[in-house]
Amino acid sequence: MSALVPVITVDGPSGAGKGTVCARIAAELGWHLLDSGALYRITGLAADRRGIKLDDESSVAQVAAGLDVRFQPTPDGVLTILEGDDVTTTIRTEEVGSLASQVAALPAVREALLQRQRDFRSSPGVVADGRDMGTVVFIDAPVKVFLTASAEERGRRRHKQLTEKGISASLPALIEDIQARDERDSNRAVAPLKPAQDALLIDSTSMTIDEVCDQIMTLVRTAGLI
Ligand SMILES: Nc1ncnc2c1ncn2[C@@H]1O[C@H](COP(=O)(O)OP(=O)(O)OP(=O)(O)O)[C@@H](O)[C@H]1O
Ligand SMILES: Nc1ccn([C@@H]2O[C@H](COP(=O)(O)O)[C@@H](O)[C@H]2O)c(=O)n1
Repeated sequence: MSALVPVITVDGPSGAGKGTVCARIAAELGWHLLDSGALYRITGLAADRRGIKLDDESSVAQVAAGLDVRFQPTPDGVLTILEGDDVTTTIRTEEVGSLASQVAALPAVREALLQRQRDFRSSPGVVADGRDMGTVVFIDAPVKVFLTASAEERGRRRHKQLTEKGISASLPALIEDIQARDERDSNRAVAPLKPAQDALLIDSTSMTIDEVCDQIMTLVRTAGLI
């Protein structure tokens, strides 16, 4: 039955704008939102807090399978509660992003998180943000997008985002970090970052957020989902 529920998948590298665009489209459609990266971030953080080595695949997979996490909606946004602790801000740091990308390369961890992600597919629809939404998790999604941008532009966006939060960061270091994450995400053996064959490629380097959302909404209308 859940296979009949429509899904819009948006995959792509870090900083391409997936999270921003998916949140806007989900709000506009009144659909559910799956931030799959958050699950990998939470797994990396939980394993690290327990002192588990990130190359200990079966132990990290056990953490992923048993995650005690809640997403608590509030008027100011959704809080992420891990084992009773509010980790909303912590999981967004570059450090946790790096932990996430390490645990995401472990096949048993991906397997442990697969059903949890598919469970987000419920009526009236879901907008799914990640790296393998269109290639693995929701292979039958009627609308698939691969959103990208140059590493330099993504670095600049991340730099602006951090500066606005009062966090100082070096732009060259951020770009280097993004390139390292791209490399790891694209070259891992399981569910590497790549466009699904039936995905529309959008390069947002010179596009505004509104332009990207408009293009995806046109696709959604053309597919007859609304
Ligand atoms: N087209 C755009 N033009 C300018 N800034 C953008 C654009 N798209 C996104 N941004 C900004 O870039 C930053 C990163 O965007 P976002 O977090 O949505 O990327 P992401 O692809 O979800 O990254 P990650 O996978 O690391 O979570 C945000 O500050 C966002 O406002
Ligand atoms: N479907 C996904 C989503 C994320 N990852 C990995 O998690 C890291 C963090 O993701 P963000 O989108 O929150 O930045 C990312 O670098 C990937 O390594 C994944 O593998 N699959």
